[in-house]
Amino acid sequence: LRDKAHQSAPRIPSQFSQEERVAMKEALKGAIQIPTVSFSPKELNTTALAEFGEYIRKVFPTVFKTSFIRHEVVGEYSHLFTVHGSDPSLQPYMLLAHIDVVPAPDEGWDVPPFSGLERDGFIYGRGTIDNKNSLMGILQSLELLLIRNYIPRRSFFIALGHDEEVMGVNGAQKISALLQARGVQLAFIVDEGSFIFDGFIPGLKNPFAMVSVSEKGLINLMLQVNTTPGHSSAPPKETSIGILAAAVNRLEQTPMPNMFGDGPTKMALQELANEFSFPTNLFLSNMWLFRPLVSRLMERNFVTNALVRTTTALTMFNSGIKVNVIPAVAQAIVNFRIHPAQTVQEVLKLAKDIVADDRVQFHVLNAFDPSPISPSDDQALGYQLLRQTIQSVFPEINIVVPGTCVVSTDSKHYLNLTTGIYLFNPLYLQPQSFRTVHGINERISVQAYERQVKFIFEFIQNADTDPKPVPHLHEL
Ligand SMILES: CCCCCCCC/C=C\CCCCCCCC(=O)N[C@@H](CCCCN)C(=O)O
Ligand SMILES: [Zn+2]
Ligand SMILES: [Zn+2]
Repeated sequence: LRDKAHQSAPRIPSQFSQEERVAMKEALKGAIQIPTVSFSPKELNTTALAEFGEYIRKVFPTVFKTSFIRHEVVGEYSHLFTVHGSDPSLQPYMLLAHIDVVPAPDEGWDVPPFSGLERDGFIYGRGTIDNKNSLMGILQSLELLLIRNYIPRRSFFIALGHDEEVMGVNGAQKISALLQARGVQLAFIVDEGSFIFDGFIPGLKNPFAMVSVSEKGLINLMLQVNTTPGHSSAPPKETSIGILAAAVNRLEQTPMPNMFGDGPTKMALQELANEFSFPTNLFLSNMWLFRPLVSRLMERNFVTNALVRTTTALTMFNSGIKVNVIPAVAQAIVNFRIHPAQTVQEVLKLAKDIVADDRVQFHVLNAFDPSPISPSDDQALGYQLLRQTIQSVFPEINIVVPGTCVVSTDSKHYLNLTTGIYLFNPLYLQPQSFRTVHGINERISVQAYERQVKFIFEFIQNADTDPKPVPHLHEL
């Protein structure tokens, strides 16, 4: 890629009029106002999902009427756009985003979560970071490009899933099957899942962009204990609740092994070494000697801890029907996020050994192995295009590193179509904003959203050319 001449298609500048800037933020607010909430795989707000389909037709009319764009509805509420490029020799790529959001009860919010209200330069609401910003940003950028008579050279797909928050079985999984049946193979995919991280790593002075090249796996495991029910006035020595509580306590108190090794996290830390002061910079630059120490340091902070091991989170616990009845059944859900160096089967075996009690039944509700590590070398088209676009749109960011995504995304359903899956949302994320995702007062600044649109607008054009060679850290 480095040595090829860059094809120089006329470049459309990423500058937007005042009128366009107002229209783009109003379009995002309108999207937030449609409560496309997923409660469970069988409980989706289908009225809102249908309304959302109408909404995007209304606000992005050029996308829907352009002759070289094919639009299809898949699985009733998901959307697939095929944007035909002029050069069929270039392998297509795909941009992903999701329509659905997690529930948001009104309590605690400064403004109602589905109001899309603007306060002090921020648009508030469920989905402003996860993930209507990406969805609206992709369609908005394409609309603006088309209005400027853009014709892509490289074909691309846009896949908008409607049930990502509840596993993506009817959305992403069906789109993936459809594309596979058509024989589509993709150069790469870009989805949500990673950011420009700011303030997450103690001792790191500057923000850095992390493009995740692997996604942790997951297991939702139900533990169940059945005992004989009875009167609480003469209780047995152990109850279903007591047995289960002890089991989940053992899981919580026994962390899965630290798997810090040679993967993307080590590469990222080495590239970040010079951003730390002494002695951390020394430890990170000499991993051959200090790896055991670095792996222990990573465990100290709950975010960096999530990067070095399979995490164990107790998320649900149910039992009991009345104050004076010993319950027959107790159930708990444990949510594991599997480190890329482990598998579902290995984690289940470890969990069984930790619980070490045959009275506790294991039921796997759903599970995914971690995704394979996508390439991030000089020849990795998707990674290098992201890197190039980050350096253009966020020139203040000096470092782009490959990483591991600790959350689960729809991209896991597309492993059959590509070996290059890259997770990056072109936004700054601070720990306080991370807490708003699935939490309260989720919000995006108008300026950040405009930058997101600019990023995608440039990215789509960059994908028509060979990426510019990017200097490595030591060359900067
Ligand atoms: C070195 C810095 C590392 C920083 C790590 C910070 C962690 C924050 C990373 C991303 C947070 C924002 C994530 C936005 C996307 C969220 C995707 C999501 O919610 N996925 C769900 C899917 C559920 C699937 C069905 N159960 C999830 O993971 O639970
Ligand atoms: Zn999401
Ligand atoms: Zn989410």
